[in-house]
Amino acid sequence: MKLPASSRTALSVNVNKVALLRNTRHLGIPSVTRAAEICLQAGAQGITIHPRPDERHIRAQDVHDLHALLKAWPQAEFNIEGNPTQNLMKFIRATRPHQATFVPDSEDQFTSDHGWSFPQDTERLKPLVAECRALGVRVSLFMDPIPGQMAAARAVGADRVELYTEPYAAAWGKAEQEHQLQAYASAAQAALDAGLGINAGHDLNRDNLPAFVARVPGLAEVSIGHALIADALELGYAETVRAYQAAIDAGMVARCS
Ligand SMILES: CC(=O)[C@@H](O)[C@H](O)COP(=O)(O)O
Ligand SMILES: NCC(=O)COP(=O)(O)O
Repeated sequence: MKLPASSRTALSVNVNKVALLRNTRHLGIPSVTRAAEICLQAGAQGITIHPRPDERHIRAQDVHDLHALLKAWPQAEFNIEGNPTQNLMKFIRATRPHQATFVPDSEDQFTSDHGWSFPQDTERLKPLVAECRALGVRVSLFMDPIPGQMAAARAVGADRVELYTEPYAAAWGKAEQEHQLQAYASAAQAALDAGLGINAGHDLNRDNLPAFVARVPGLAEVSIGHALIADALELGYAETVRAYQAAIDAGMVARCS
């Protein structure tokens, strides 16, 4: 059963790992913009990137090339992730994406593995959130699924939170899965009650996606990269995007049943 786009959790494809492979030679392939274009043509609702300060994968030029590409896709969203106290804000000011996702990563972090903490992070985030919103850029804060943190996330001015989903992904298929789903559902409800929208991401894949979409209320967007690009090495970008959209739809149907 295919659901109307308006009611469906949006899929934003993170193309970090296409850039990672590209960077291993000086040949410009695989193309990051071509990957994004095929994913959009296949029905993805957005593109996400995380231009880390060391440019291990997404480079500054990729940010501008994807910004240019997305001008031809007015229905699609551009989501740029990063630490606003490091290099993120220059990209936000230059491209004014639909969404900025603030992630509290250190410069040498292996990958993202935790969210913001309040009240410790309140004062330094407030002006940065305000600047993004003044530029017309929605702000999403990368957060652990802690209900008690959601009101404070709203208080710094965020529009949404992105729930860090690695703990759920690690528990999927195990006895701990149900406990994790309950934790994420509670955190999402607390965020909704605080007036926040709900995004989610990290280690989501087409196997663990349906149960998460079915159980987490108000899920507006999932941003998925590592597993999706790994699947695309086998299936191709277009078939993979369709498979992930089908996984989202399966979760939405389960939620409604
Ligand atoms: C914020 C998050 O969970 C991921 O989007 C993150 O950007 C992954 O970064 P790497 O692709 O560098 O592991
Ligand atoms: N915000 C999560 C994201 O963009 C991709 O995370 P992952 O699927 O690469 O773990």
